[in-house]
Amino acid sequence: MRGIRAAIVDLDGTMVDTLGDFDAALNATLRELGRPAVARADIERMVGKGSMHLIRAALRHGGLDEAGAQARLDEAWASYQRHYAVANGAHSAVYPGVVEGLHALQGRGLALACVTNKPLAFARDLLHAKGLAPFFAQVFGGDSFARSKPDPLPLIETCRALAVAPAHTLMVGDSQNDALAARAAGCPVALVSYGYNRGEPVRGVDADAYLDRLDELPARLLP
Ligand SMILES: O=C(O)COP(=O)(O)O
Ligand SMILES: [Mg+2]
Repeated sequence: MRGIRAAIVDLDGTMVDTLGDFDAALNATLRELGRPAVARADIERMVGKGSMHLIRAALRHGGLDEAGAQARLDEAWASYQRHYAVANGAHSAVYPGVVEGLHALQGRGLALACVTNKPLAFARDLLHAKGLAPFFAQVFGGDSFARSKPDPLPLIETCRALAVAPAHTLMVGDSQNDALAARAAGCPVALVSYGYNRGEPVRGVDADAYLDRLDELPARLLP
């Protein structure tokens, strides 16, 4: 990968293993609504397209049809917001190699942004709680723009905010959502192998590089 001057880094499944937070908040919500719990392996397949998608998928998984899930959605969303604010960062951990990788990218002079489908307020709180906030010049969430990943809009707007063209801005993510958004925005893309990607192997997704740790990245970037 040549001429990279900035990187956009995904949050859930790329920098922080947040499955424990999702598990705690989602199942507390379902309990409150009197709906069946969802196993962690199933949550892993549902994460990646934002909180609203996760809640709807969990209600459907518990046996509600589309209309039934829709009818409980406002109540579920309010409950989930409350529970997630408590769970956020409490059951999650930064993946090995992330801090080292971000340090190295920063040392090479790359501008860094975090773009996640997580609501912005939760993303900011999590980055602060895990000591990752100082790395990022910009942070955008699933509610920052009119559309979220896999739509290219968040990446295009982030490149604009960083004042670096998409062709020189590397997207680093863990899922097909990140790769599709990057391809459509014209950003090169590297995917980590340890994240969520709907429970499927990430090497089946079209990307420019696959990484087992974020600190492998600097060596893969050519001047
Ligand atoms: O909240 C989600 O759905 C996942 O967010 P991500 O974009 O950081 O992977
Ligand atoms: Mg992710």
